[in-house]
Amino acid sequence: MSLYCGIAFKRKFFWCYRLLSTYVTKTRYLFELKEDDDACKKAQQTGAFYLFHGLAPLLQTSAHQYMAPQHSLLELERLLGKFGQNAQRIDDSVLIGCSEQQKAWFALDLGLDNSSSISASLSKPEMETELKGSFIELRKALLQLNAKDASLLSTAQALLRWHDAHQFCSRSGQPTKKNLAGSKRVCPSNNIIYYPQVAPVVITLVSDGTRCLLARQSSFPKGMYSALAGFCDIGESVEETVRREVAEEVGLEVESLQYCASQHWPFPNSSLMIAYHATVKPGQTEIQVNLRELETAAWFSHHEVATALKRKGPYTQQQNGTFPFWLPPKLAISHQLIKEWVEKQTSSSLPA
Ligand SMILES: NC(=O)C1=CN([C@@H]2O[C@H](COP(=O)(O)OP(=O)(O)OC[C@H]3O[C@@H](n4cnc5c(N)ncnc54)[C@H](O)[C@@H]3O)[C@@H](O)[C@H]2O)C=CC1
Ligand SMILES: [Mg+2]
Repeated sequence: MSLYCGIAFKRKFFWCYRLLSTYVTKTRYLFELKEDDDACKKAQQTGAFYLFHGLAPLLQTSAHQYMAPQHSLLELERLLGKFGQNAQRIDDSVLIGCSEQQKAWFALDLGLDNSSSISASLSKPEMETELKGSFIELRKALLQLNAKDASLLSTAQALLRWHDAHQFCSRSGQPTKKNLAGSKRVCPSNNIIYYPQVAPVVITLVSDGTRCLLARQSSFPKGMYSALAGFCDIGESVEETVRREVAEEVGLEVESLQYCASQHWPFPNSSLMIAYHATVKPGQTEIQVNLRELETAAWFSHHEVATALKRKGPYTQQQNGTFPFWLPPKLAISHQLIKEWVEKQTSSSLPA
């Protein structure tokens, strides 16, 4: 092999190696399963299924934590058989990811009535006894799940909910048909393709340099405050949404903004939360709360926020009838936004 060929070979080998990294292989595999029903059907044979009932995941308790059990295709077929159901119902499942070893993960809801007659709702108590677990509302269980299960079940619930709500074509009124992976639905009469919807939402932590602005909606748990949030309007950039939401909800004008992070949020529907830090001019900080959107909003000092971040639940009513000031849990992106602000303030107040 000449020197040139040797170098070329090494380069080629390097690029092959790079292309075949676990992450790339995994994403290509998932892409194939979404595009090819036969490949997806094959993946079900060796895959694992997470079960839901009426959009509530099946969970088991272990050491004060919830864990989501997986079932093989064989176990699922046996279970459906025991309840007099056709195994064809498994085709209602949706693909939600795969392991590093390319074991595909699916989610199936046994409690939703599908437009097809094979999918009648199965009795929840009987299923729970058989499966040695409980179907628990995801919102209530989320904080007691590990990060991987929380993310997987959130994706699964969002996808299952979307399929449940989009069984008919909005143009023809005909039933739509899902592909096996559940990444789309097609209307057989006009070939319109429907893809799962995600609503972009901005969440903004406003600061005046020393304090940050937190607000409450009347629907929040008692005592909890969070950053300002709002759905993007059609035609807006996310930066425009930040400026509009801050003006709309608290009557302030944003001077500068900085992107922080993003997060999928499954409640009440699927949102993509896009988080920003924003500043207002120090002299223009008078809040005018829009009471149609918020219950209240106020400025909080670094000390108040840092103390609240350390506070651990449960948040019980105090003797004077009020609830302590507390912040969204770690899992919510608003927590990350607030924590980042506290850390920045702490480091900027340290002597150089
Ligand atoms: N993960 C987190 O840390 C947090 C998440 N959130 C989420 O952010 C979302 C938006 O916050 P809000 O203050 O409620 O938004 P918002 O300030 O835009 O007000 C909600 C109103 O916007 C309208 N709206 C416009 N487009 C909508 C759409 N696609 N879906 C539903 N309503 C739409 C409706 O009239 C609704 O009543 C909420 O769903 C909430 O769950 C809110 C705070 C923290
Ligand atoms: Mg809002």
